[in-house]
Amino acid sequence: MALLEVKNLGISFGGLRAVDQFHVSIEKRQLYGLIGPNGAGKTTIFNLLTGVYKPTEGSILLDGISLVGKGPAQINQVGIARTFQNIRLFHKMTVLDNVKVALHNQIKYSVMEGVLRLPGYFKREKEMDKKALELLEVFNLHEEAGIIAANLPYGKQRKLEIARAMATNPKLILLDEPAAGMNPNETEELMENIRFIRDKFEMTILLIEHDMKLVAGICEQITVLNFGTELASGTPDMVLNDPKVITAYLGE
Ligand SMILES: Nc1ncnc2c1ncn2[C@@H]1O[C@H](COP(=O)(O)OP(=O)(O)OP(=O)(O)O)[C@@H](O)[C@H]1O
Repeated sequence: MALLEVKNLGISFGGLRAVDQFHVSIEKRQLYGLIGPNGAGKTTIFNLLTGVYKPTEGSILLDGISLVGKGPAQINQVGIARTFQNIRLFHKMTVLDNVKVALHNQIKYSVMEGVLRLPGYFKREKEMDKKALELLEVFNLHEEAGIIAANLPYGKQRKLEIARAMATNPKLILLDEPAAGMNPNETEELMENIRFIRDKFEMTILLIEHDMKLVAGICEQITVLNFGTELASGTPDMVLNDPKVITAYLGE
């Protein structure tokens, strides 16, 4: 069984059919790309998968669990984490604390332990520091752990957002244009990071991306969306050479 199984997904906003009869099946450890022209419905699909929007119809199963009707926090608990097109960090907090906030959802201690600062509290805080630093190291951000997030260069803020999403211990991670605004070197490094988290954490990744080099370079499967429906689906080679896809992108 696929990790994510989406069938016949649809949503309308007033008269606009933003997503229609969308299907996708993503296997565990797969790196999957969702591409398409502006306004094709890509972010709307992320919003449907994460419970921001409720679909008008269709089903979403993660590891056999139905997500339709669940809210974003519940869906995060079931195992989906995401990043956003516009970076959403806690800008005034340190890099380390941004990751620790997400880890807090995983590690529990009682109110009394926290308020009274009992030994269990310090032990778990230390464990969290260690885990957060390990995650930051994956993205080569560990040396900036004490810096205020807003002071990081843009490319690093994007990476921090991924590290924070990873800290919620998801089964599936959704990346919305992770390379947006990055220079070619940063994009290259990001590709390595994405491959690394897939391999090291056996992560399943669905990403929206406009950078074709990144998509073709790391995705094993791609779905192209146009006007809310699937235009093509398959390996990068198949899809990017498909005349329908070329026409949709070049508008011929
Ligand atoms: N909350 C909403 N209310 C009304 N219309 C919406 C809403 N969210 C999205 N849409 C519309 O749905 C369509 C798909 O938008 P979406 O943001 O999903 O596209 P996209 O493929 O992510 O585009 P981009 O590449 O520009 O980010 C657009 O026409 C958009 O205006």
